[in-house]
Amino acid sequence: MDVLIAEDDLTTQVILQTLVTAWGYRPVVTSDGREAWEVLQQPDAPKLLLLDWEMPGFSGLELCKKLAEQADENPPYIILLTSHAETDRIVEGLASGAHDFIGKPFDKAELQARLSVGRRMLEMQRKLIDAQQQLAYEATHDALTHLLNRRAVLKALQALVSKSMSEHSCMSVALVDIDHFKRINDSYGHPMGDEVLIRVAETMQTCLSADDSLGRFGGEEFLVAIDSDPDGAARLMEELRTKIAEIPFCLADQTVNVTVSAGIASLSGDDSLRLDDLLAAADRALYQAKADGRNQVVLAETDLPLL
Ligand SMILES: Nc1nc2c(ncn2[C@@H]2O[C@H](COP(=O)(O)OP(=O)(O)OP(=O)(O)O)[C@@H](O)[C@H]2O)c(=O)[nH]1
Repeated sequence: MDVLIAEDDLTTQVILQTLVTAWGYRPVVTSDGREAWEVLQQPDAPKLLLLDWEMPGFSGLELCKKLAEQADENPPYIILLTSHAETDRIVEGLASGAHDFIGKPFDKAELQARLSVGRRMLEMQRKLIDAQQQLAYEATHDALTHLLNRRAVLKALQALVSKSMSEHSCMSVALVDIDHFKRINDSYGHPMGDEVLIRVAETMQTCLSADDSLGRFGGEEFLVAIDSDPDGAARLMEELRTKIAEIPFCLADQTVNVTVSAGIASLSGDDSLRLDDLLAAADRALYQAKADGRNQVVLAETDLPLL
């Protein structure tokens, strides 16, 4: 683990550097507060900090305050070093964002122990952040296809509708459904059906741009929020439909031919439309695509009910 040493006294600096190296840390040494601040702005900056209170540039206390203002979700662990370790100073340091304090001249064993506490706290903080990120991912993604789940893709769709209204631009939504998916399950088994869902999701993803959002809307149905007018959305969905129909899905030594049907509804920036109405229009277009023989894209009629 990297340890930032910010210390202007050369002798103390060398002692600290030698000690932390002997204890298995990688020292990053700076001689004033401003240099330390610059190091701390780097993407992989050290998280365990030994800051001298009295330094040119920024003092250790000023650095604590500046770091607290940054409100980093993974903040560094700060140990302040000072030759004036009176209670009111300790209180001021801790109140400014320091986590620990050590008086100079320091006891080596005590410093090593305090660094160990810092390392443990940082490891705990990392685990907590990782767990939070994992939970956030699971709450917004479908476990099978790893696409956005229904709630998350609807949120993305709502955001695109709001953007379209505020910018008076066009947007579209497509509902894409795998044709005769029940037959695939019945003929090849449920695990193969799952594999088809994953492959269709992957293929769809390759056709879309970063401005579009793709999610699993239900069993074998997907929703695409498309930052484009009806013509652009229809071209995109046609490309996607053709790609899926043309690629033979080779799964477990078997070739499965898969096709999809899609229904598209669009919003021109001047419409004032409820999300439910837009989705209902896309669903009607999808129903039409199924009724007309499947493996096709249908654009909804534009006479959508207004608010
Ligand atoms: N393998 C697998 N099957 C699923 C999953 N979710 C839903 N299904 C199946 O998807 C099938 C959907 O069948 P239907 O709604 O009848 O539609 P379809 O057979 O695709 O027919 P059309 O949509 O009319 O072309 C059902 O058999 C569901 O059990 C899943 O996560 N994995």
